[in-house]
Amino acid sequence: MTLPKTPKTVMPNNSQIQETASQIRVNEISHRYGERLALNQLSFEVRSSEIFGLLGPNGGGKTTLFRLLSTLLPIQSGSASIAELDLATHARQIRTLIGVTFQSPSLDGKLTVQENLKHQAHLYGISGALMRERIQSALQHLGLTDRKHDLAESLSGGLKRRVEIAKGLLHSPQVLLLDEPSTGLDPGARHDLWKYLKQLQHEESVTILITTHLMEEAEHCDRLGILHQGELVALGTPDELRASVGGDCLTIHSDDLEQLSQQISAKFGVTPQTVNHSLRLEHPRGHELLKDLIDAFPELVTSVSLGKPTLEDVFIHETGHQFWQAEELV
Ligand SMILES: Nc1ncnc2c1ncn2[C@@H]1O[C@H](COP(=O)(O)OP(=O)(O)OP(=O)(O)O)[C@@H](O)[C@H]1O
Repeated sequence: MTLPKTPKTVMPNNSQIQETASQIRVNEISHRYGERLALNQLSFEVRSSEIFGLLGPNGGGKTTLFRLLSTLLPIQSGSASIAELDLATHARQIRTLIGVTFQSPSLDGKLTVQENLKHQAHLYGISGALMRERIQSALQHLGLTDRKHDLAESLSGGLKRRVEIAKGLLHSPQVLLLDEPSTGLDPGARHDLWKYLKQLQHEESVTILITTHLMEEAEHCDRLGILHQGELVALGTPDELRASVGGDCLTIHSDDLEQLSQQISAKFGVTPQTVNHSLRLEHPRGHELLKDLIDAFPELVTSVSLGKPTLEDVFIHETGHQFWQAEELV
């Protein structure tokens, strides 16, 4: 029997220990495609009005989890709920509460932007003045007003993405699920999207779950779950996750990594990780160790870089792989 996996959670400080209702609960969810285990006993909660990010390399299992939560895949093992409604028994009700933007395109290219939005509104039973108001608001917030009469097929990838997001917002969902929302958006459009998401969070108390493989996007989230090969390996705010790394990060290059690694272990009692043709060390006083390394092994060390931990470092710390390397492993 395998025990449920518990992600490493950084302890919250006192200001964070408060009663906050959870809008999304995932409890020991596993999912298989035939022999392949895509999700392995995942558990986490997303609090009300929180922006929660699932960060992971491609193939980590984000889309599978997303498809489960958006009621497109049946739950095989474990349980999950949205707004206290069980996904296994209340899928129909849950669909009215959630807005979903998938990675795969869903626009009708032969219809205009506005027509695409109208059809979406009708699917949710929205019409008349309310529909016009919602469409106008979505167009405005996503910078699409000038393009509303253009055919969807004539839009750039980034603009199509924005229309997809607008579709997901028309019925004023309580919970928004966005799968890789920034894919295809230029930096300006990304900035505007995030401004809008924060506005939805603060002014309309919308709970937002996004999946992303972009570190800079993950930085905008209130909390993050790091997903690697179907397992949640860490959970916390971006600051908490970075603080969990334990000091500065040193990346050391050498023509003979193996020998240098052995010598560092013997002399300093620390074992470097070998990551992408370099050695990696975490140390509370990195600047001192950097100097000591160069003094001790002038022939072996070709370069050393020192930095405060980033989310990429958190990923390496937890998995032993760089983010893009993990994508190649899938
Ligand atoms: N329909 C499917 N049949 C078989 N295997 C699948 C299927 N969908 C996903 N997988 C496998 O399950 C694992 C998780 O895939 P998933 O798409 O959930 O990851 P992801 O993190 O969302 O990646 P991406 O961003 O590339 O979609 C991968 O190993 C993938 O190959």
